[in-house]
Amino acid sequence: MNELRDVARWGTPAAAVTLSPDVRDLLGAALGVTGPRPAASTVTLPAVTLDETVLEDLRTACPALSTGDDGRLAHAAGKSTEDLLRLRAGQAGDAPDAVARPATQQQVTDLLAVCSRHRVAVVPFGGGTSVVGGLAARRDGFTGVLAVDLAALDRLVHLDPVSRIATFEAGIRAPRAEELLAAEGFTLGHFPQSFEYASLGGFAATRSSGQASSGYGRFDRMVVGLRAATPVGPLDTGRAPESAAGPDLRQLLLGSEGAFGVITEVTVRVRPAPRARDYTGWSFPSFDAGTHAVRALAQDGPLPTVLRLSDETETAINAATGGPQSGGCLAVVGVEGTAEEVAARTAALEHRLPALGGTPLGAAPGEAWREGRFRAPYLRDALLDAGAIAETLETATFWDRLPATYTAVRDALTRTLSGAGTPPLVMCHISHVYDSGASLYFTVAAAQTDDPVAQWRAAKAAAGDAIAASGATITHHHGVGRAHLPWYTREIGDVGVAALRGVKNALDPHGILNPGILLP
Ligand SMILES: Cc1cc2nc3c(=O)[nH]c(=O)nc-3n(C[C@H](O)[C@H](O)[C@H](O)COP(=O)(O)OP(=O)(O)OC[C@H]3O[C@@H](n4cnc5c(N)ncnc54)[C@H](O)[C@@H]3O)c2cc1C
Repeated sequence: MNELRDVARWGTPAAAVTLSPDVRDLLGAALGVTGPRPAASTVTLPAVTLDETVLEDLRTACPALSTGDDGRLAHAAGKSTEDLLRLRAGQAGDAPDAVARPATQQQVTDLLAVCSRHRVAVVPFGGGTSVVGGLAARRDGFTGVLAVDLAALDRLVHLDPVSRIATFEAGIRAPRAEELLAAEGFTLGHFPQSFEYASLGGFAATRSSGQASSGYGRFDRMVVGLRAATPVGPLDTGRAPESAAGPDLRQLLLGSEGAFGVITEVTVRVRPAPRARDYTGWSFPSFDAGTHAVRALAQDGPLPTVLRLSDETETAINAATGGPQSGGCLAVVGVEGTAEEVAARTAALEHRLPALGGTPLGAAPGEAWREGRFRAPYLRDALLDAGAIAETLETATFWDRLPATYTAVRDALTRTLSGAGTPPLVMCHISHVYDSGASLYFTVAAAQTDDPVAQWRAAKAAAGDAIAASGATITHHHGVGRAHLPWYTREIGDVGVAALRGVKNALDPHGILNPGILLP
């Protein structure tokens, strides 16, 4: 029996937030939330299925091996709302049988050899922040499941200030990587909302995109080289920034979600740490008008480092819970760099944005967003505690389809959750923009039914269908995991699945790596 307190939430209990009276009132008035639902306080883990011979072989490969309940529970799930709800209900059926914490890349290789020999499924575990069921490997056909937690592979291997590239071991958490780079005057500039816990290997394995993607790019564009351990040997990719030497094999590992190999090293390009910043808020009369403006910046510039546009509902909820009072739609525009760069780009934005329909709101909304930018997952815990469902989903599409996708997903979520007797609040923002399109990031809140997991699954499936029908991608940055698999396989088609299957068979002939994730 295990304490659930720590695993079924984000961060440590000490960092938990309490809901303000404004938010509590809103939950009751807008969503009909009536109060907390009972949560289990303990969970019983499934029995370990690996026998002593296998465990002994695993221990020889990697002495830091544990079958203890606490370790297994801590690796039983990621951090999607569904994961948290199931853990809160005392369900940890996906817990691995054992957890290995390799201290060297050789130990990872040795573990894969043992697992291939004994048919043990392997789940590479970075920061454990997956929101798509990426850590819940299929068990059937395997003697058991081993989580390979890469946290001890956390060194900065090499920093090349001339080329501005840095090689890290893949298990390093993002804050530690930034700390090591800051000491040398550099930054990676990758700040997803999961920044506090996620690892660089996880970012690469899921093609993550951070909040400052307009300025620094998405993570897969930062990667210049990757090293992975596969069951058939090491795969080293990236010996120059760009190359015409055949297809780019880095792309086989980026987004591979642990199904093709365990990424053990990541080489990324780094930038000089910004010395100045300017974050401001802007108001647009409508989401349409704001979308037109952010498209204009993405296509013709000037592009800030951070660019986010909330729709009317997100803006209103933000205002109702203490955010800036701006009718219409709030945009956050952040610029970072040297003092001269910031001054020049800010001046250019101040010139362009009013011409695009924007009204300046000053620094307060921009700074408030910056200070609170990692707070949402703590708030989600408090909402779950209070009896609400709160979850996010995302997609991306071309500019011309964006309005239709936006409407279709909102409608699907609203229809499904209202049909379950729990009319939701559906909010959306644009926070990753490109020349040709952008992502849409939806946040959904509703009262929990008696079966909140089934309730959310139905809503998420309806949203997935709407995304697919509108021609958008099932995920812009969360990845595929188990949760998006049916839509992903339809998105890439039979030939795409066969191509990935061919890669899988070549790199992982026994199929031990993350079975059921990325590929059916
Ligand atoms: C509150 C919250 C906010 C989030 N915000 C963002 C966001 O802003 N942007 C964004 O992109 N994502 C976001 N995510 C999703 C998640 O944080 C990212 O997918 C992240 O990249 C996962 O990193 P991780 O180290 O936690 O990986 P894990 O969750 O440990 O693993 C994710 C997947 O990658 C595999 N994997 C992990 N490490 C390796 C490795 N070294 N080699 C091979 N496979 C590996 C795992 O097996 C799993 O399938 C958010 C998640 C949460 C919970």
